[in-house]
Amino acid sequence: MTVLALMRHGQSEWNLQNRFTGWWDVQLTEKGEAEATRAGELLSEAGVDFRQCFTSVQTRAIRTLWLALHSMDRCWLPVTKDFHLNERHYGGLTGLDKAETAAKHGDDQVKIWRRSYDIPPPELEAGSEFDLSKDPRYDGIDVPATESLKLTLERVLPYWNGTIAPVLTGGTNTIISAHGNSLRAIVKHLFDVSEDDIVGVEIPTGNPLLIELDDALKPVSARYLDADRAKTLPAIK
Ligand SMILES: O=C(O)[C@H](O)COP(=O)(O)O
Repeated sequence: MTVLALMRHGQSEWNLQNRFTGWWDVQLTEKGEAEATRAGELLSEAGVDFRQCFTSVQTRAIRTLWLALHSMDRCWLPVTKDFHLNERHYGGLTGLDKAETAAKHGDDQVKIWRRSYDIPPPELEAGSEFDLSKDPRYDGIDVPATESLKLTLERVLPYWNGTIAPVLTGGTNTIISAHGNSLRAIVKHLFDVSEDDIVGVEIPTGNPLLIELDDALKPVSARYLDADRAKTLPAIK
């Protein structure tokens, strides 16, 4: 049995301000830092011998991992950073206030943009202040103009299959520090969640989801380590 911990970053500045973030790089709040430190304590208490970590190239996920590893006294663990684990790109919604956007376009439309499987938000306009195509961390990478969850999964899955799955299959207990929607994509794949049911799956900040995987990388158990802040998990098939 191999153990995988999926950890969404702690609260970010734009989570607090209720703004669409996506690929935009924002910092953790003090509360987010505390969540990350607590996540590390919970991972330690779980008593799992973690040996490998993966994260995105976004500061909030990287720092969450650093803070968690620090409180686990495991700063020495290898960490691989890759843009395939980035948050889904929120396109033209990036930077907008979620409540103001709902007031303007209606709750139903915003829910479709946020949670539908295959309807992406409007594209980010060329020359937008949130255009990241010149950011050095994305040298040689085709930065998307928007992403649905489906497109996010199509980005994450080759990385999962090519890089993460072989590590897990080799029996290495692994932590992935990433984002609400890149983790929803992984959960959809691992738990074989339908396109309809993934709409209702939410991932809380800074609350590690501990999953035991069999040799075929099918979940045999799953639980949030902070039970008081747990969200409903998809059924194990
Ligand atoms: O990118 C964002 O705004 C958040 O990380 C996730 O937002 P959501 O819950 O609106 O998809």
